[in-house]
Formats: sequence, C-alpha cells, structure tokens
Amino acid sequence: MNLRLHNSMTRRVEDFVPLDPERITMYVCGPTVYNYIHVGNARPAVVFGLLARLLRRHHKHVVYARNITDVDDKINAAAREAGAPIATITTRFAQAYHEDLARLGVDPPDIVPHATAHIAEIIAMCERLIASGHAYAAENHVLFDVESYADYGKLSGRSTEDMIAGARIDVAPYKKGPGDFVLWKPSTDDLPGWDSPWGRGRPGWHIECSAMAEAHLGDTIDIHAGGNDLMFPHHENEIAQSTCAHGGKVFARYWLHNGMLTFGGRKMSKSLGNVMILHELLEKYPPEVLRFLLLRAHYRQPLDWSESTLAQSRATLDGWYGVLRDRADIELAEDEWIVTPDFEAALCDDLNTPAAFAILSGLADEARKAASAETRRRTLAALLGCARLIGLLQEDPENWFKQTAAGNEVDADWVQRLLEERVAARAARDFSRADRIREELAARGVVIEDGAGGTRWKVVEPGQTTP
Ligand SMILES: Nc1ncnc2c1ncn2[C@@H]1O[C@H](COP(=O)(O)OP(=O)(O)OP(=O)(O)O)[C@@H](O)[C@H]1O
Ligand SMILES: [Zn+2]
Repeated sequence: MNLRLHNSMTRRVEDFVPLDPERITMYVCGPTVYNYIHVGNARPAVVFGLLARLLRRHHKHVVYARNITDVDDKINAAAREAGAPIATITTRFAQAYHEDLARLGVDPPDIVPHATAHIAEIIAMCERLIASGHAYAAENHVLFDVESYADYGKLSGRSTEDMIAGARIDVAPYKKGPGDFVLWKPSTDDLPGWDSPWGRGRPGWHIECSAMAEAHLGDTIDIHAGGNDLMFPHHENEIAQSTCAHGGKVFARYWLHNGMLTFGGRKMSKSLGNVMILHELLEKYPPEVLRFLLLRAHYRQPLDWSESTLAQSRATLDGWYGVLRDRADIELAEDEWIVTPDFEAALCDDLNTPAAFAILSGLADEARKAASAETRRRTLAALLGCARLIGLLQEDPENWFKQTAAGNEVDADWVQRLLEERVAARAARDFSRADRIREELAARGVVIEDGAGGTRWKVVEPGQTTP
C-alpha cells in the first residue's frame, strides 16, 4: 500500500514514509470539554480515526493520541453557570464525547491524554523555553517570544505583519511583542491553579498539546492533525513551542487539516450558535447516516450540513442495505469479506472517501444485478469488506429498516413544541432560528404550511421539502 497524504506544511500530497516503522505516531487535537460537541467537532475524529484504522492495516505499531482539553476559561464559565465543580463538568462531557463518537463508529485512540494530568510536563517545557531564550516571565505570566523563532507563520503562510494585525488590539503591557502568546497565566483563588515558579496559575491552551505530544509520542511525531480552523494560531504556536523546546528538531512531519462543516454557509461553531449537537442527532438518526454524511465529501473540502445532504446519505445507505436484505440468503462468514484493491487505493490516496463511496455504490449495483451465484457472493463479500473498513453497513439489514421506519414516527408533542418555539422566534424577529426549526422538522419529514388559520403540518418522507 502506498499511502499518500496532503501535508499542509508543504501544501503538497506526499508519500507517507514513517520516521520509525516500528512506531508510527499520530496526534489529533481533541475538544475542550464544557458541553456536548456539535457534529462539526466530530469530523476530525471520524476522518482521522479512519486514517488510524488504515495505518493499522499495514503497520503493527501505530500510536494514536487524541487529547482532552480539561482546563480552559470556557470550562470555568460553564461550571459557574451550572453551579457545579469544574471536574464534574469535564468528566461528564469527556465521557459523553467518547460515548457519542463510539456510536458513530469511531475507534478509541490508544492514548487520551488530559491536560490537567500533564501540568508538571507543561511547567518543565515553559522552563526549558525560558532557559533557551524563547520565552520570558512577566507579571506571573510566561510568554513565548515570537521574534525568537524565525519560522513562525510557515504553516499558515502568514507574514509577521498579518499575525500582529490579527493579535488583539490592546496588547497586554507585559508583552515584549504584540504577537507573543501565553504559555502560563496566573489564577485567582476561585479558579483552577497549580503552583509554579511564576506563582499559582494555569497553562495556556497551545502549550498543553506540545507537552502532551512530547510526553506520549516523543520530540518528533509523524502525523499531527486537526481542523483547519486550528492552523493559526493553535498549530503555529504548537510548532514554535515544540521546535524551540527540542533544539530545532522537526515537531510534526505531516500536518493534516480537515475542512469545516458548515451550516447555512458558515462554519458550524458554538460562538455563531449555528450548531447541531451530535448527542441529540444520535437520538434522531441512525449513526451510520451521520457517519456517511461526515465522510461523503473529501476531508479537506468544506461540507455543508443540510436536510438534503442528510436525506441523500440516508437514501444511499437504504439502497445498500436493500441489497444486503435482498441477498440475505447468501451466507458469508466475516472472514470471507474482502477489501478490494481499488477501494483501498482510493482511501490511500489522501483519504479519497468520495471515490471510495463510488466504488461501494458500484459494488452494490453489481451485487443487485449479478446473474450468477458466484458473482453475487463475490460482490457481496467485497461490499461488506469495504464497507466495514469505512465503518458502514455494520447493522443487520432488517434492523436498519426498522430503525429508519421508527425514525419516521413523528411525535406530535415534539412538533407542537417546535411550532410554538417558531412562533416565538418569529415574533422576536429571529428568522434564522425560525428557519432552523423549519429545517429540523423537515429533516424528520414534517412539512409545515403557514396559512390564515395558523401553521399546519404533515408528515412526508424525511428530507422531502414539498408536501
Ligand atoms: N465546523 C467544524 N467543522 C469541522 N471541524 C471543526 C468544526 N468546528 C471545530 N472543529 C474541530 O473540532 C475539534 C475540537 O475543537 P474545539 O473543542 O476546540 O471546538 P471549537 O473550535 O471550540 O468549536 P467552536 O468553533 O464551535 O467553538 C478541533 O479539531 C476543531 O478544529
Ligand atoms: Zn492542539
């Protein structure tokens, strides 16, 4: 297998050659755990989880770490709001994150490091950066001196001027340079904090990943991945910290970035409020529909969340499951399932999932039309084997159709509640919320019509917008 990956650092698709074939290392930036994740946050976990699965097919020793950020101002705010201890919030949502991803068919990584379990390593890295002249302490903070690292900005292709212009307008007085970023900051008594040479404080976000990657994977790692929203400043800062802490050694050899899941044309993001919560979606849709949707576009492309992409994903899966149901008389043990070379080649070509899906559709067609028993067996074995690799068609076909049918039984109270919310949203002139409610209903096959006497609704096929 010749695995080729797009490296954001060189902006090229390159052959993947591990530094040490006996130990292939991969680090993916995980979530900050203060709430349930939105379905966009699941995209990197699904995509890079698939990459880990692909790597493991050919290499015995893959070490995959995906971290949990469990110290952050957003967590503090969430805990305050809930009136709960911070650890209660982080434990609860880290757990929910793992459970929701497991339902999406994401294999657990080998290592799930938590930032708060690496404070000693973080402090040690800060000390090394200070000692080597790349960081300085000021007013109980430790800051990274961006001027001290000539390659700063190389990954994102930004000039120093751009990055400074992007830095906050009112620059803290203790910063030497406006682009300098925080490695350590002071904590007040009511906030989480740890003793350090700079007083009681807590780490900045970027240094956490550098310290956890070093602790578990070493100075130089093979693959570092995350969403492309993290390229600047997060990944740029990770590179600066780790490279300088390791005497100039390359930090990550291949940088992979997934494109954003968008909703209504904009990045799905908590700060914009246009989010669909994965935990809630999993109650409404078969998990494979969501997994299919997240993999249907190439991972580097943007991908739009909409009721029609959901409906198409479901329809395609219905088609494939239909073949399995119609061919239920053919008995195939799991060890007879095969992954075809073209399917594997598509995935090895920088995770070309659209091409892989086209192959699955072709196999489903062949299995449906196959005249001879021999061809039916062969195509079905290939369909099942390839689909298993990508994490689909794992359900019993009969169950699948029961699930889809059950998903279409609409709860009238739920519809009524949403319609009332929509009336309130429209009265408050929050038309985007009103539109989202309409979409949410349509995704479950509920079509609404506004008339003189109020709003009427009826159930059609999920995702079909016209009554
Ligand atoms: N809309 C999106 N599409 C794809 N990946 C995303 C999206 N939003 C965030 N991610 C990725 O999800 C992972 C977890 O990120 P994190 O918990 O920091 O979320 P976040 O960036 O705070 O989310 P938000 O921007 O919604 O506040 C990161 O790898 C990030 O790049
Ligand atoms: Zn990170």
